[in-house]
Amino acid sequence: MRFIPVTKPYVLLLSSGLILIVGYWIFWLLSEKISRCIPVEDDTLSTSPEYQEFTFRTKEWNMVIPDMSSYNQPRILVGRTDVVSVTPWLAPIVWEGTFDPVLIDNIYKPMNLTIATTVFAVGKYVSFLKDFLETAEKHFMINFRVRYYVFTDRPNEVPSVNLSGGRHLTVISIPGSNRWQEISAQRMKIIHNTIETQIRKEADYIFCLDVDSKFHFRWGSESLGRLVSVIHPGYYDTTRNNFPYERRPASKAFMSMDQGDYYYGGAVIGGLVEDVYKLTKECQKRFEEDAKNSIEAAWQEESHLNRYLYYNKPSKVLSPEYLWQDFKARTKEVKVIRFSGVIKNYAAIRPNE
Ligand SMILES: CC(=O)N[C@H]1[C@@H](OP(=O)(O)OP(=O)(O)OC[C@H]2O[C@@H](n3ccc(=O)[nH]c3=O)[C@H](O)[C@@H]2O)O[C@H](CO)[C@H](O)[C@@H]1O
Ligand SMILES: [Mn+2]
Repeated sequence: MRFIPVTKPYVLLLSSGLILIVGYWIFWLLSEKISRCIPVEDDTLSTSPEYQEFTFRTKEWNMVIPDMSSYNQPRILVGRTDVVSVTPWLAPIVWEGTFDPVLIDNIYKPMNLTIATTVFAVGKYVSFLKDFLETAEKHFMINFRVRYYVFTDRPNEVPSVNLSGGRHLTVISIPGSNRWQEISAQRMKIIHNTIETQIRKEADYIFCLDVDSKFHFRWGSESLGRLVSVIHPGYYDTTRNNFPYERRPASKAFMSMDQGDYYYGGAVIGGLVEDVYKLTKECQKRFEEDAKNSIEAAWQEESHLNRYLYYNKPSKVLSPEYLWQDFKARTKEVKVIRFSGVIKNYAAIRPNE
């Protein structure tokens, strides 16, 4: 019985040591299980476009601190009240007076971005290139790196336009066609292929624009966003049942009378290169499915674009300031016209009309 007082502390020490080891082992097992769950959530998050844009921005922001020295105080109760400047899914609708151009440039400038701009000039449409490029040099993404991609069947007729520093132009030969509908529609496929082979490596954002147009006023970094579309100037005051969507259920661009947010113009598609890649891929796929069934949507790729944007909401919407038409008188809500389609003689310019 004498040894009991000696062995008791020894047993106590041993058992508490054992409890500690078992406890640590259980803790280790649990934390392993928890940490194994995290990458699954991470994966889902990192593939979401919003997350990509966010990390893309913050990564760039960390590199250079933007200049915030002086700009007007943002107001809560003072601003434009004559137009709606946010969609019901909380994407900005960009109108003059809703953004500070100096501030927004100061935010985007340090990111050192390159903006790709695709433009098609097939057949006689090559004659629009000079004005398009010359006015872009005055108003489009000034002080940003811009890479124009001109697609044409007449490379020798591409005008030589003086480009400012940091701006670059590539001419890409494509075949002509004797149907304007086909020329317009095939843009989706060609843009998609060129993003894959080239643009993806050369630019951050992309705008795909109609060539029969001119810039008249600033079109800058306020237009940048993950997925950007423009409200068509002919339909911004119209109810959705009057939008010229494709209405035949047999078409893959079908929209019923009670569907639709806005009517978007096919003359402007923009966003992060990868988001426009997805858009062009999907629209092209659905356009081809229609072709197999001998259907061409009412407004070709524009109809498919409108359907796509109904199911994949744009993260930024440009007001009709960014797509006007020269034959249309300016309305009071349009304070500036930034980009406008020129008046054209359809019979003289299109191969079939
Ligand atoms: C202002 C606007 O939203 N315009 C759209 C509208 O008509 P538009 O009358 O604006 O179509 P359009 O004749 O300008 O054709 C669209 C574009 O295709 C190219 N092109 C066309 C014909 C040709 O012979 N050569 C050539 O290069 C050119 O870049 C032109 O800007 O509906 C079209 C439907 O297909 C497109 O969605 C246009 O973007
Ligand atoms: Mn056009």
